[in-house]
Amino acid sequence: TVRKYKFDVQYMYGEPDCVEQVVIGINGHFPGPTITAEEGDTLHIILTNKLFTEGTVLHWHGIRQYGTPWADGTASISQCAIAPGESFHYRFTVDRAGTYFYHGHYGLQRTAGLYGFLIVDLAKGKKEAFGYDGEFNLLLSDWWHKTTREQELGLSSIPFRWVNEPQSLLMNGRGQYNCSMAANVMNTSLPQCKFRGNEKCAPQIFYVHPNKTYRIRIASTTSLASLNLAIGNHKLVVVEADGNYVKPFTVDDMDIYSGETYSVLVTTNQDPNNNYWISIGVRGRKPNTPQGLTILNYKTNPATVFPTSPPPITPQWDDYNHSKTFTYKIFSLKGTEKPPKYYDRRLLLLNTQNLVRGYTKWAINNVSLALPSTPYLGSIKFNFNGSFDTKNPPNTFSEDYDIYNPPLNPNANTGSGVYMFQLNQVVDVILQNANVMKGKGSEIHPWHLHGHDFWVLGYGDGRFEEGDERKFNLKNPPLRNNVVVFPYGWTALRFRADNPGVWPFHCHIEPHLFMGMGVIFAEALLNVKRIPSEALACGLLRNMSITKKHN
Ligand SMILES: O=C1O[C@H]([C@@H](O)CO)C(O)=C1O
Repeated sequence: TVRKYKFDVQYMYGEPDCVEQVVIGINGHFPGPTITAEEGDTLHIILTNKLFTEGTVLHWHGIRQYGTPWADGTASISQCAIAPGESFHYRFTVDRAGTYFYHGHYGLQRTAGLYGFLIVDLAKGKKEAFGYDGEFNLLLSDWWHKTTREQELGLSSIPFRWVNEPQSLLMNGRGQYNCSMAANVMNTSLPQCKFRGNEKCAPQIFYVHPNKTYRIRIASTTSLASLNLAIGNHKLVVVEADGNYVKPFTVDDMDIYSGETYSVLVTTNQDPNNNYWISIGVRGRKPNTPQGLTILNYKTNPATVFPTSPPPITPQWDDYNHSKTFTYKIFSLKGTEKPPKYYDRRLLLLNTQNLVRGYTKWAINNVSLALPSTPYLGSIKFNFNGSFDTKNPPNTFSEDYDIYNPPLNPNANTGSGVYMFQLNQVVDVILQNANVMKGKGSEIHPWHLHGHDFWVLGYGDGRFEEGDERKFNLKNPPLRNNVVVFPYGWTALRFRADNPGVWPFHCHIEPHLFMGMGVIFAEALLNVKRIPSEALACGLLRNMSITKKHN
């Protein structure tokens, strides 16, 4: 089936956390409409840019875009940003059931609210690996009162101005600024939030019946925050991650990094005369944002009855052992494709915070990604040398780099070089985390790969050493498109370069990507056929649409 959507991307007034602000919405909605499709469907989304004076694109996060690399929705990579007033047709197949989302992939437009759910159901007649009685969707995000224009400027200024912590955490686009729904049952200096319930910013209540099992589909599109999710008194059974089944495991709470999706099963086996808190709190950075809260309402009660006990306590922000305990429990479900036994090519990617001509940046092996104005997909395919660095970026970093201390020389360069892979090459990437530029400290970075799933082969503390490879999990590593690298740690992943196209691999913290924290992979461009000329009609390729010679 072809499912057609018209998406008008526009600025609108909104009040995500009850404070009126300018948000980016779609067809008058924030968050954008939920797309639901069935495995094997073709989605046809006609995006019209109604932002007045800036370009836009939409990325379909977790959809691999086999055969349609021009529809990945990455500005300067897979396509030209869509000019104001213009429309772009995204046509692609959703080949695998799962929980996905879409979001802006240009500047900080995701931070400004450009996102929504994309749910792909199994084809009719197919059964899930687990049973449930009902399902609901939980889209997690963080929210700033400083406009994204100002955030972009601050990140691009000398002196550098960091975006700082968000004002609010949002669930399905709704949050509580400077107040707590649980003020009367917990120790907090925040005032009690007052909702009549019909406000646009009022928390969305989740209605359940006792003794049923619900599937909660979760996606985190946060700009910055790593989150911990818990439901008072209830266990969470994790069954899906990034569109792949995982070996089910049960937890009291879970960490969710930006870019990740999960399905969890919740059984409503608690006292039906109570309601329960659903809570999210900040992890991995010293929080300055109140817990986000809403209510799980057993329909045996009025929804207006607040839980009588305090909400779950978010683990201490720097309790990384708690995070690791959760992450290390994720394995693939039996029957999931296994990784190839050997790799053809290995990249060791060190992330560092640097200065580039005085500007604060993130760099990978000392190169901070600066996107060219002509999209890579066209410039590589048609050999438009001169629109990006043709010199190969470094495969590794210095043997004697001390990951525990700030760099002796904090200077790095910007670059737009590309890692080129042959079709079906098996690529290993070892992400190596290190100290930030100033003081002592290392931050969490959630990495996201476009166009592929990868197997997460292992994690470790400290510096990756040759022997660590022997500990790789080749038996049941989870298949994902996101993975976290813990402070001062490393993460190893493997994928097959089986998707002709150009694919970014980057930190999903949006300001970090903006500061250059990513790399570009290109695969078998000779096999890319029939790029719609509207995808590439800008920069050095602007005449493409006239000649159309390439098809
Ligand atoms: O990229 C970042 O910059 C700040 C800080 O390191 C410099 O102000 C921060 O916390 C980041 O994650």
